[in-house]
Amino acid sequence: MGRITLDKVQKSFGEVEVIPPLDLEINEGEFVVFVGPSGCGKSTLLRLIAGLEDVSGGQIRIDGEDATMTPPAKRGLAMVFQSYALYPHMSVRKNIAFPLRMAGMDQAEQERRIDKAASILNLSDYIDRRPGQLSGGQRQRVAIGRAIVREPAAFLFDEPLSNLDAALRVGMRLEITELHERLKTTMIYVTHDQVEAMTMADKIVVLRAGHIEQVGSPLELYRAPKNLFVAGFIGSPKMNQIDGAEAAKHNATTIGIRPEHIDVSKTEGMWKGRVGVSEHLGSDTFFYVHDTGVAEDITVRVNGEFELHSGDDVYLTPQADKLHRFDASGLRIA
Ligand SMILES: Nc1ncnc2c1ncn2[C@@H]1O[C@H](COP(=O)(O)OP(=O)(O)OP(=O)(O)O)[C@@H](O)[C@H]1O
Repeated sequence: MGRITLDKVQKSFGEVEVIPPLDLEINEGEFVVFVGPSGCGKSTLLRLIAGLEDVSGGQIRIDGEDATMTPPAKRGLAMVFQSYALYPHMSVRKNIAFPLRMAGMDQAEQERRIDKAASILNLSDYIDRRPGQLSGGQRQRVAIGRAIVREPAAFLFDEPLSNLDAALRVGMRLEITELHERLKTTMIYVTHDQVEAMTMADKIVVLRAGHIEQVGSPLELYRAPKNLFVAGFIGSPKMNQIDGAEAAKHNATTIGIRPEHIDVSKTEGMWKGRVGVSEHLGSDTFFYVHDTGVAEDITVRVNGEFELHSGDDVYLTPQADKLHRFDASGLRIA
């Protein structure tokens, strides 16, 4: 249950094609994350799968069955939005029960499913409260509870955590990952957040202008980005990209080196530069190094104990086995 196949799925709004024909296979039980810049079509793709938008072409199959024209409620999928979409005048219990009541499920089965969802999500203590009496994180759990009770073939999440503050996001991120481990149900998750994508996904789909740039596990994308776009998009801070003579030494048009793969010394190294701004995160520090002669600015990530000050001379040496090479069209050279 929960295998979803997109076969040349295409979407236009009027004259504007936002998703050119696209193929994607989502396997049973997989946690798939859609990432990409704003406006690249992440939400549209999710809404096409949910049936909230009609496709302009192609086919969507759920567990092998053609679901392209199936209405949303009949697809067996449950969507969780960032806005929660809870009914303010109803208790948590009634909110969670809502889809089951709509489906005409018998009372005993409703109760069984609600109690199970409330216990999985630690909502039992709040079950008689109204949404207005809950925190943001608790409201999001109610929204997820409403999805769980439907026992869907797949959960579809559209930036579910973007309304929460940083600490709560981390907590809910873990809860959703645990939920996935427990239920082993297919999950498709749209996010802007690098960390969410890297930590939650079995498989990340990187989109640009409705095209899939690369599909792979978080570490595959990190270690072997297929092109400069993915190289720049996955990883934070961004991979340094260096063109010109320095790249030519490696028989490449562009070389890439991640900030954490550059050795930093006060006395010797390959590129000499001058420290500009630094950002101290405690465990790590990011330094932005100018005047290296190879690129305008090079970002390095070092252990938080390492001390350097703005204006200091510094020597940088990229770790040779961590260099990425790209050709003139931006494609990775093996
Ligand atoms: N109902 C609509 N009518 C016309 N254009 C739309 C409609 N919905 C989305 N679009 C356009 O389709 C493109 C993709 O939008 P979508 O919301 O899927 O992007 P996204 O990647 O989810 O963006 P964000 O990360 O900013 O939420 C955008 O250019 C958007 O303006």
